[in-house]
Order: sequence, then structure tokens, then C-alpha cells
Amino acid sequence: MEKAQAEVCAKLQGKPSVTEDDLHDLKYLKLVIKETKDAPSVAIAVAKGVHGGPQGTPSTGTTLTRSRPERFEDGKIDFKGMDFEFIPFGAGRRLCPGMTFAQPIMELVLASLLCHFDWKLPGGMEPSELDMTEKMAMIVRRKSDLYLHPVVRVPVPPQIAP
Ligand code: HEM
Repeated sequence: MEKAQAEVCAKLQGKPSVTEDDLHDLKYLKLVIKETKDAPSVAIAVAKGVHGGPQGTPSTGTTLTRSRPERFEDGKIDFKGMDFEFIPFGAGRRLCPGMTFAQPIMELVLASLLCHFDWKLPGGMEPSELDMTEKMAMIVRRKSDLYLHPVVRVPVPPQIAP
């Protein structure tokens, strides 16, 4: 979180909020988003079997017990549907048509959340104590809900305060 925050702050240089033209330079933030997407959807595995595409969707091989966005740093694996070990948006004929819309939206939201808040775990919990168990369904999600305390870090600038 601190590394991604530092990148966002360095890019903004005091600008009050993140805008689309900042996104290009947020390289580490993009890796963080890739890291969160390393959980294949069961729906894809079923759909691809039916449509005759690649069978199953093996993940890139790590369970998300520890976040390591740096493993995408060499840019060799992307989610555009060509690297079958990593297809959060699917692949082939039924590739998600919302992919290029979803990507900048995720970047804008995450960059804004990191720019304006620090995120603390409740009760002094350490990140290593988080239950990262996944729950398999039509989509893969967390088994236990994630609770976080937002701590304001960059106050809303007076010109846009209500
Ligand atoms: C992080 C965000 C998103 C993820 C991870 C995601 C993922 C997926 C996946 C895995 C599929 C199935 C692909 C397949 O069967 O091979 C899909 C299909 C689809 N997605 Fe997305 N999606 C996202 C955002 C969006 C958005 C924002 C839109 C629309 C604005 C959208 C519209 C669609 C549509 C219409 C399909 C069906 C395509 C078809 O069956 O031909 N998605 N998406």
C-alpha cells in the first residue's frame, strides 16, 4: 500500500485529485490491480469447456497469501486474453468487452482511495493475520469479509469541500 501511495503522491504533486491523465504513469498501481486479478472465475472454466476454448483456467500459480505485484513487472503476462494462465477477463470470442472500460475505472478508484486515505486493519490486526481463504462460486471471492478503517490522509481541498 505504501509503495502504491508513494507513486500516486509523486505523480499528483499536490494536485487535489486523481484524473485520467495521471493514470499512464501509475505503473506500480497497474501491477497491484493485476495481482488482485489472479483468481480465475469458475464461470470461465465452465463457459470455455462449452465453447471449445481452453479447458480450465489455471492461475499463475500463487495463492494470494502474500501480495507481490512485482512479479508482473517484466510485462510478460497481461490480461488481454493471450496468456492463458492469467485471464481475469476471459479470452477468445467471449472476451469481456468491458475490459478497456473497467481498467481505467479500477485505476482511478484505487488511486483515489490510496491518495486520500490510509487503510488500517481493525483492532491492531497485522496484515499477515488476514484470512485470505477464497470462496469458490460463479465468481471467486473472499470467504471472510474484509473490514478496514479509512484514515483521512489528504483532506478535501477547501475549494471542493461542501
Ligand atoms: C474488473 C472488471 C471486470 C471483469 C474482471 C470482467 C470479467 C469478465 C469475464 C471473465 C467475462 C466472461 C468472458 C468469457 O466468457 O470468456 C466477462 C464477460 C462480459 N463482460 Fe466483463 N468484466 C469486468 C467489467 C465489465 C464491464 C465494466 C462491462 C461493461 C461495461 C463488462 C461487460 C461484459 C459483457 C457484456 C460480457 C459478455 C461478453 C460475451 O459473452 O460475449 N464487463 N467479463
